[in-house]
Amino acid sequence: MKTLSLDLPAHHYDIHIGAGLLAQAELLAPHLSPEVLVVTNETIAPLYLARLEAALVKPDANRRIESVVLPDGEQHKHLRTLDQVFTRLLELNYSRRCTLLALGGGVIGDMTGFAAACYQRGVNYIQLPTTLLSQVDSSVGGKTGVNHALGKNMIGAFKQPELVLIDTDTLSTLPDREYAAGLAEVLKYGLIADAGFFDWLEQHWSDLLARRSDVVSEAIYRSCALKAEVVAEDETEQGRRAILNLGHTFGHAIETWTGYGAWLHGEAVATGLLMATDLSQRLGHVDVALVERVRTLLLQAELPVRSPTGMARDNYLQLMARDKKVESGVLRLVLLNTLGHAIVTSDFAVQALYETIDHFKS
Ligand SMILES: NC(=O)c1ccc[n+]([C@@H]2O[C@H](COP(=O)([O-])OP(=O)(O)OC[C@H]3O[C@@H](n4cnc5c(N)ncnc54)[C@H](O)[C@@H]3O)[C@@H](O)[C@H]2O)c1
Ligand SMILES: O=C(O)C(=O)C[C@@H](O)[C@H](O)[C@H](O)COP(=O)(O)O
Ligand SMILES: [Zn+2]
Repeated sequence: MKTLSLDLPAHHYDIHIGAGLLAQAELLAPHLSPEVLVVTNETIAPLYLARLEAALVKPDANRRIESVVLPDGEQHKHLRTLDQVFTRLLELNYSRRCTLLALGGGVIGDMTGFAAACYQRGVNYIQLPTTLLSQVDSSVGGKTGVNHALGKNMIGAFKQPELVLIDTDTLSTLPDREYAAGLAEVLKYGLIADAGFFDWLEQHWSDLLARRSDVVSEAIYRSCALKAEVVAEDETEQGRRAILNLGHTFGHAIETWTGYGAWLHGEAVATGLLMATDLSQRLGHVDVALVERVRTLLLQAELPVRSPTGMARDNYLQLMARDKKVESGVLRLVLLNTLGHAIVTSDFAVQALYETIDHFKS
């Protein structure tokens, strides 16, 4: 097991990464209250809920351990689904001292975190991420929330977990398409913050695609370390944290336009990363060779490298106008200055943005 810590001004938590951690009761026990609610979904419950519950009862047989099983899918990441969690908590008569456990991917993690931020104005929660994407990204950093038909992650809160427990064994049941989607966010870290990591990813890409466990664990560890470093510096995205949004202005527009779920988040981010790199190249920040390096890795992972069929420039522009990085009506984009260094800027030629969007039309 390897451990990272995320140190924030008013909070501190550990991120444990290793095989079989869901069964390690001693890691969870110090963070549990007498009232525990596991939030999971109908796909993950039959795979991992019993294993987790067995670990939870070990240290304290009197602890109340209940669960709520939500419908699966990005299209269910909205306020109505969240109501199921609140109803369950109230039916159980759980108090402010309860602990929520998010057992699942980013959708479960984001919803559980937001439920924890809201229930009785705030209770503790723990992230138990089971997808590659959630292990390298969404379980760390405390961004929680749900989608709205008019925009991605538009209703939410910053709420940090008490613990992130990454059991790499859970990846054994993850479908290839979901695994590849997680690789897009891994690639993001190299692009925005660590050129050496990007080079390492290129060298180990075939091992990653083959899911060689030591290489996958290393990629998870390095991704979490990079994310923790950025979040520690800027917990609530007043500045630098926005670099974690590379490719997301395009990607979120794709997810919203396609109605949430047709494209996985990581797939939309994959195309968005390439579009952001392409735009950075058109603006003269990076060379065309980098665009091709990114495209090659995405293609090898069978990730999409073009816009959804029929998505036009106006569709992008309308949705991007509602991006959370817009300030005083002005769109700010995350762009690459060079490999391993991202900037957040409104200083770009809009014609170059149009060219990028048009170039990716399919
Ligand atoms: N909060 C953040 O910082 C942050 C960061 C990145 C992404 N996100 C959000 O995360 C979401 C995407 O997360 P995701 O890619 O994990 O998608 P997801 O949560 O929808 O999970 C993907 C699919 O895999 C299934 N699954 C999960 N674990 C499994 C396992 N071990 N074996 C088999 N099947 C499994 C799920 O049931 C689901 O069908 C998006 O909503 C995105 O906006 C949030
Ligand atoms: O943690 C962050 O900050 C991120 O931006 C990570 C992203 O990968 C993630 O998709 C996040 O949910 C996007 O946040 P949003 O504020 O753009 O909705
Ligand atoms: Zn993301």
